[in-house]
Amino acid sequence: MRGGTHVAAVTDARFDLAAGECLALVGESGCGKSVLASALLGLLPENAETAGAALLGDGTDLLTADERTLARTVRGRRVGLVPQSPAAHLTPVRTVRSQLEETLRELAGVRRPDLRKAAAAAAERASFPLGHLDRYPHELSGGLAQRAATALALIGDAPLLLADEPTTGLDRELVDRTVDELRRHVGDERALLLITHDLAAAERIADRVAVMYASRVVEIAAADDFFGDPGPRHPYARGLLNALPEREFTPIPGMPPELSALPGGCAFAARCDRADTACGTVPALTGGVPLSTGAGGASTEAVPVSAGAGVACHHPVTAALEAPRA
Ligand SMILES: Nc1ncnc2c1ncn2[C@@H]1O[C@H](COP(=O)(O)OP(=O)(O)OP(=O)(O)O)[C@@H](O)[C@H]1O
Ligand code: NI
Repeated sequence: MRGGTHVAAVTDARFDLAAGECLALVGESGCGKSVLASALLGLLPENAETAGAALLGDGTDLLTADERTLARTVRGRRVGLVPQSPAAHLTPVRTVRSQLEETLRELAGVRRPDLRKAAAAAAERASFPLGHLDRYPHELSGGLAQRAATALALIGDAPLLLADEPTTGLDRELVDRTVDELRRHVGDERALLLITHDLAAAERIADRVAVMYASRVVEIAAADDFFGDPGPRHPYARGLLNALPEREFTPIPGMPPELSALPGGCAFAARCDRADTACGTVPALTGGVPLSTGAGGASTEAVPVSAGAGVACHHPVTAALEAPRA
């Protein structure tokens, strides 16, 4: 797209997300996570091309809905966005209270006499301290700005909450608190898609993990399997985990490819010690178990998809072959 080049930023992403579930989408910088999130919000730039479908529970396709539908019925109401940089997302010249009230008017139809009370309730839902409601965004700490942004995201009671790197720049303790709070809002009626490069945050709150590499989802797994035993099956996902200081602290050799110049075949092959000639073709995501169709979530394909778990690799790691990690 940029400068006339064509970038395939997201390819073959297939997943379901059911109400009550938290799916963490992880992967290195530039692998396409935010482009996927923008697609789900209908916020891709105008020259972007999409194929496939991203279906909400009622059949609304986020990829083909027109801007009017997206603005009136989707953003905020069906998909709530917890932004990457709350400070930048909040309006700098207005207090938190006034921003909450405006959103309550717009999304929840709250009338003027009830606004003050409703704004306080909205703030409390995201643990935003009422004593700070009359502050401007620049007067808030990073953590409080995040809570203000979360309070705004929750107002529409959207069945899908989408959080793109909600913990960037926060210290560990604040990361934990922030994701715990997000998790608190997942329930019978709501699902959470947490986009992050922070594996510890994913481990903390996710039910399932989807790993993206060079524009493709290369593995989807139950979080317990992924972070525990048997561990990830894709060599890249395994490498990501093993690079963590609290694990082996061994980085994956080499660099991810530029998305504008992807190699043919498996994009990870050049960095992979399991690669052979079979890896000259792109491996499909296989090994999935059928998932029931989610009520409030989003799926990125129109066809029935079995992507509850799976791996896109010609030589996935199998628990029987490898010694389990300590
Ligand atoms: N509007 C655009 N025009 C051209 N290329 C783009 C555009 N938006 C994103 N890209 C490219 O798409 C790729 C994926 O970007 P994306 O922002 O989705 O990565 P990400 O996984 O969210 O990374 P990060 O962890 O840094 O947020 C990048 O190579 C980026 O340069
Ligand atoms: Ni991003």
